[in-house]
Amino acid sequence: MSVVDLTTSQFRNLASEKTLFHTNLNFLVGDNGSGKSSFLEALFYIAHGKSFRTSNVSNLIVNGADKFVVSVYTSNKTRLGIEFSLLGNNVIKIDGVSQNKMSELAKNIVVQIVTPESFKMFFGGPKERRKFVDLGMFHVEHNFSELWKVFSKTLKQRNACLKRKIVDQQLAYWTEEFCRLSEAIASIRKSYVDNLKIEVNSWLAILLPDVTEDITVQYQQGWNSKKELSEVLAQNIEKERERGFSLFGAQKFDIRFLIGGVAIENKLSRGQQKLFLLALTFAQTKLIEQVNRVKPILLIDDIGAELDETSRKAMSVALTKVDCQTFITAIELQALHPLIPNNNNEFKMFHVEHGKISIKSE
Ligand SMILES: Nc1ncnc2c1ncn2[C@@H]1O[C@H](COP(=O)(O)OP(=O)(O)OP(=O)(O)O)[C@@H](O)[C@H]1O
Repeated sequence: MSVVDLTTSQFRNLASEKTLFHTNLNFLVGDNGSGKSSFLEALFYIAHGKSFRTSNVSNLIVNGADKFVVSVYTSNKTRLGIEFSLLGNNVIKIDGVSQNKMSELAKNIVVQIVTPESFKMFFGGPKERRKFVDLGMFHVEHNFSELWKVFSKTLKQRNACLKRKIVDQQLAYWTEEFCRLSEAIASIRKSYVDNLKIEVNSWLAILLPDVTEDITVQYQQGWNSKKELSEVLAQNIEKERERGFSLFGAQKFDIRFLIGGVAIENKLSRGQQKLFLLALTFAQTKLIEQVNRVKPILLIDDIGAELDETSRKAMSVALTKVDCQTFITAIELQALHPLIPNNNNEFKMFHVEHGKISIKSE
């Protein structure tokens, strides 16, 4: 699946014009502040209903206006659109028909992004890693989103009981449900991470061929894996009542990346970490593609940051193999060498200036 065209209105600094994209490879080159990331932001927004940079979506509305619109036409001959207004709601449309849920749009378009800030995945708390895995889970394990919805409600109920600080039948009921759902989620997450682990190694062979030490993805399910969750909760009930929320369970999962047994962030250079992140993203793209009728679209912001020419060469091999629509931004053309194919039909090169996107002529 690819995006044939994108139209935005009152979205950050972007001009309200229709842009026609290449089905495979699109490069966007422009100075700082020209609007490259805003284009990626618009594509990300239509697939996720949120920004990859700000939790306050109102910031995406052009200064002085009260709403924005983003619309794409896909190679599956479907028009997808979102209008967001200052009133705080999304009006979601598929082929002009209003939809109640963002998840309806997400069935038609899958977008993954790598930015210079994606390093948070290694350095930061578990939030980014959880988001990454659950994006894959949503698209690969089709019963996951329903399970997750029921689990989230159960977690809320259990937390409300813990906040009341009373050990009663209600808490016992929600704890039993919570354990059952946590175990079910942990088990499908584990099998997803196992598959990710296998897939990522084939991408690492292309992107980090010189790293010979064993690289593993370690799955932490959210409680001691040698024990039943019910046992862990029984042992920690006083602590949980004191804190007023659930301290263990499927909501607390994490994944860690180790190289030769050492955390990746302590061993690999920043450039190598970026390549590792790309390997993970390509691996997830392939897993999503295997089960989903919608092929993921890849957004890669500021490719030049930290990647030397050899790394970019490895990346260009990986891009050919991943074979999905890709948008890559750079401040200078030079940073895209040697990613640009020799054949002009295999890509589109855009110049971005003051929010306007045009085909780069030279
Ligand atoms: N709500 C808004 N209304 C109008 N302009 C905005 C809004 N939000 C941000 N901008 C401006 O849009 C411009 C484009 O920002 P964007 O992040 O897309 O640039 P960029 O080309 O990716 O730059 P860089 O290479 O520095 O990352 C910036 O000058 C920014 O100040």
